[in-house]
Amino acid sequence: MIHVKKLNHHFILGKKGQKATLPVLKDISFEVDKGEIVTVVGKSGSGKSTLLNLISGFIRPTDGEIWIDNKKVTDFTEAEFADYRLNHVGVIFQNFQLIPSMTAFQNIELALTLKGINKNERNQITMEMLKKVGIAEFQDHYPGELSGGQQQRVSIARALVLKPPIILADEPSGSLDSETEADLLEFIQKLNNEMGITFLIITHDEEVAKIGNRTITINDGRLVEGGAVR
Ligand SMILES: Nc1ncnc2c1ncn2[C@@H]1O[C@H](COP(=O)(O)OP(=O)(O)OP(=O)(O)O)[C@@H](O)[C@H]1O
Repeated sequence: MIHVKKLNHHFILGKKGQKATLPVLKDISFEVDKGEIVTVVGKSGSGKSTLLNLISGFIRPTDGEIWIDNKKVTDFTEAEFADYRLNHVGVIFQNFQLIPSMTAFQNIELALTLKGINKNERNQITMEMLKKVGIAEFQDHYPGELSGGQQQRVSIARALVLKPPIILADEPSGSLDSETEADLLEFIQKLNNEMGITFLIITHDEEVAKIGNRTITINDGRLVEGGAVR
């Protein structure tokens, strides 16, 4: 389902005339099968978020290929990326990336609107998601009026609202208390069991890592463990 082949990425730092290259990912190859929950661990700065940003198409790799369902994501046009992000992957960001001028309800509803779903159905699905992540009472709050944990729940609901076949998540439980985290993990397992949704989850948290079928370890930009498919 996800196939990463010999992925390399470096960032260019500094201004013109005094540029430096920062190699971040080095020769990363791995596969994730349909229906797997794979967790990605590694020290801070090892390149985990960069890997997720590459798979979700927010940045393009310096070198290497990413394939999803036999489609070469690394060759996508911007229009193909837009379709890919709406219909194929849901992304949960470390820093939430909510739209500040939209309420919690509107942030979650947006993907449904883009998909052309009618108002009644949008209301029903959005309310269901708000309840599922336990923030229905905050539906009219703007992101700036929500705590970190509440914003995280909005971002989780937004990623899940179209029930995409793949969810990419960067520290999805980072701002949650242990009770909400347990609910989230149960919900992820339910989506995985009942709908076969595939998850690639970056985490520092042992409880989250436990729900994975497999853990990939990245150390200083290199995949050091867990790359092989079971
Ligand atoms: N847009 C960017 N421009 C330049 N350097 C970047 C950029 N994004 C990330 N980096 C650098 O790439 C390296 C890897 O960062 P990344 O965020 O992928 O690590 P991480 O493993 O996700 O860390 P953490 O666990 O702290 O979130 C770091 O040295 C970081 O400073």
